[in-house]
Amino acid sequence: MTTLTTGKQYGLFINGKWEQTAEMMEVLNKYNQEVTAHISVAEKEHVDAAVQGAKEAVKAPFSPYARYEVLMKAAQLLVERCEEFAQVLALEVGKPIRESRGEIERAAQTLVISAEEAKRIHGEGIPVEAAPGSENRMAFTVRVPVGVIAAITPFNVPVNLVCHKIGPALAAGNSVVLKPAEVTPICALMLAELMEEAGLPKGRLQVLTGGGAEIGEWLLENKDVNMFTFTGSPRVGEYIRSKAGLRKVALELGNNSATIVHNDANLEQAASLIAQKSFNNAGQVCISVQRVYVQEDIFASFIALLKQKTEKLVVGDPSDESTDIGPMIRIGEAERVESWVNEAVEQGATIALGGKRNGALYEPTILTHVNDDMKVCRQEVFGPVVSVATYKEKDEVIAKVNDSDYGLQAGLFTNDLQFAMKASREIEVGGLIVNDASAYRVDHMPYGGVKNSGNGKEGPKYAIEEMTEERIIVLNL
Ligand SMILES: NC(=O)C1=CN([C@@H]2O[C@H](COP(=O)(O)OP(=O)(O)OC[C@H]3O[C@@H](n4cnc5c(N)ncnc54)[C@H](O)[C@@H]3O)[C@@H](O)[C@H]2O)C=CC1
Ligand SMILES: O=C(O)[C@H](O)CS(=O)(=O)O
Repeated sequence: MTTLTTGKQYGLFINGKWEQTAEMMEVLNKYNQEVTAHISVAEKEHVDAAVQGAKEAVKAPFSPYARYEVLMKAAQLLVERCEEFAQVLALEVGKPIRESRGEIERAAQTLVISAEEAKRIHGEGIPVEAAPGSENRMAFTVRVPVGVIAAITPFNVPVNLVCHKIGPALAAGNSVVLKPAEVTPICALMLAELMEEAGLPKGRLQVLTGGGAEIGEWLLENKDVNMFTFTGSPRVGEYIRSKAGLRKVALELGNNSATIVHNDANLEQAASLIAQKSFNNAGQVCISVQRVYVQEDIFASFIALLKQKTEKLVVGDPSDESTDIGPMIRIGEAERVESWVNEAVEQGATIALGGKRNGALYEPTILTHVNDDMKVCRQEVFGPVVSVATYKEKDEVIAKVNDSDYGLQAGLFTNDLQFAMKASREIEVGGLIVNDASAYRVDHMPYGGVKNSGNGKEGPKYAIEEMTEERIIVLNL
């Protein structure tokens, strides 16, 4: 098994072989900005070879039980190598080491759930004999793999979000051509090694690294790709949908997640969970709490608690056990966040806490006196900034939450069952989390958004539905 050591050069993983290219791309340590490894840059010929190999591989028998065994073995290997993977995540993402270990543990679970689902894929009996003239017929459906799936993944959760694509795709009997984010590709390459060791048949998983736009274009041009599953920015997601034609496309895109704190809520619990879930992975989580709406009579006490809890978060070196918040993915991203906060302040917002940048590190920041049209509220911050505003009435706050181009998940703290049920019906999201913040996810639940947050659901059972076709078999007896 490869470990990330400074200077290591990684190849592409095509048809079970590692292939280094002439052109290489640097991967940075996100905390000190030093070059830590190099990855190969795929050309069109590599993309076509990977797709061709994936197409051939999908024709070879690979029974549901064999898929189950490979995925279970891969999960076991991942658990055994948790520390090794976590150290790489801390380096290539800048994710604090304790959080990195959490991601690996969740990724292993995603593989286990996918393995289990491999044994449960089923169709249903269809009573065609109920139609006049079909009395002598019987029918049932089966779910068949779509074939070759191109999986394109983002930088922020580069092990678990890759497992959310390759786990269900392989469980359903497909082949996958994976294109991980160019800034965090090492863990995906390590996963390919691990899959190989777990016994995955050659060609079932191909990994291409290099420029997203180029590889994306070549994958889109290749008609042997049957489906695209993409997690990333709305801009790229929309582009893929516009170019994919009639092929299947599943999109997990951005969000500017809202969480409501009603005046009957447990404020201590709400402040603790919001402090934690606004700043995990430096806010680079697409269900990260970005907009908090607090009922006006509890605003002062809520802000005091939120500040108190957020002040305790340690910003610094992600490999340090005590660190809660590491660097953002690029210095330029931290500069963007800084400029959005400064602009909000010019427009009347107050910095209740934080607001300072040191290179790629941006302090956890709480803004008050915001309005819904500031960038920090209207757009996706994808950084460690939370904006807190007030409301009076339930209908008013539901309208504020819904006044967004996005709709992935939202949170609601309340002990009022009527309000919880009203919000469940009226808030336009893929998931409403009651008595927790928006950023709650376990890996077997359906996960995916509405509006500009995308379409299709992840969670292995639901992703398998996306990654298979329903075929009806009719028997004329
Ligand atoms: N809904 C969800 O589950 C999640 C959504 N996201 C969203 O992802 C974004 C941040 O991630 P990034 O990696 O910066 O997103 P991104 O959209 O820049 O990149 C995502 C992937 O797309 C590739 N790519 C770039 N241009 C492409 C093109 N023209 N064709 C095909 N592929 C292309 C990149 O190389 C990368 O692998 C945020 O908007 C965030 O909300 C992130 C994580 C989870
Ligand atoms: O959307 C994301 O950024 C992740 O899916 C959230 S999680 O899976 O890491 O909880």
